[in-house]
Amino acid sequence: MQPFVIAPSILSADFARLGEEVDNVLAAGADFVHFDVMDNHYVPNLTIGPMVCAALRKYGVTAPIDAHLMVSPVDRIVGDFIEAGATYITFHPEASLHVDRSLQLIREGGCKSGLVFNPATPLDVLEYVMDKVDMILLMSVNPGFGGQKFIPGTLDKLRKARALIDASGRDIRLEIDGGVNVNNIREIAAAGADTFVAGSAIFNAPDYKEVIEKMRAELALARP
Ligand SMILES: O=C(CO)[C@H](O)[C@H](O)COP(=O)(O)O
Ligand SMILES: [Fe+2]
Repeated sequence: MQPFVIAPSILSADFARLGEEVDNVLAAGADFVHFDVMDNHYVPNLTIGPMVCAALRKYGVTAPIDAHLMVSPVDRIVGDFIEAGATYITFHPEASLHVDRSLQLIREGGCKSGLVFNPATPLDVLEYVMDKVDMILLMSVNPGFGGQKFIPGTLDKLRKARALIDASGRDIRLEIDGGVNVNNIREIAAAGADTFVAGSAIFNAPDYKEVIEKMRAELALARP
């Protein structure tokens, strides 16, 4: 299993001070920057795009940027995120007409690729593209908004995804996104996740370092 990674979702950051917020959360011990891209079409909300990703790189952010695309269509924006300096580019299979091609585009651009599964979306498609994904992201809320409650049924789905990854013998990250906090992160890790997105739990806290340290302490208990 891969080392644990904490990926704060900047969806809950103060957008007016985004560079500073990203600096602060990385200084507080975060590993990745989770970058939620919403198009008011695939999901009922509108956020940030490749220009903001490029601006963060220009500002000096060197940490991996984990671009979670909640957009449809997918392919036409993938190239822009490659250019903008994204590290991971993940998308929802139902948002792409040609899932295999979208995954190829991401890897051909030198980025790591991933598929995102909504709470009620089955994992079936993975059977055909396991060799083309670097990350599997399970949504533990319905996509579109931060600050929602973790859907408990996701724990079983995590166990299924973990079994698929282990059986494949491949180096694939298993990421969880939605409603992750200090109180549930240990259970989520025990179910097989190794990469944890947390937006409101980190950015709504007065001390980012304290929350991230508490999360790491819980993770250490999940995998002693
Ligand atoms: O993809 C997302 C929503 O679609 C966000 O990454 C997610 O909701 C994180 O926010 P929180 O930790 O507050 O649930
Ligand atoms: Fe996300």
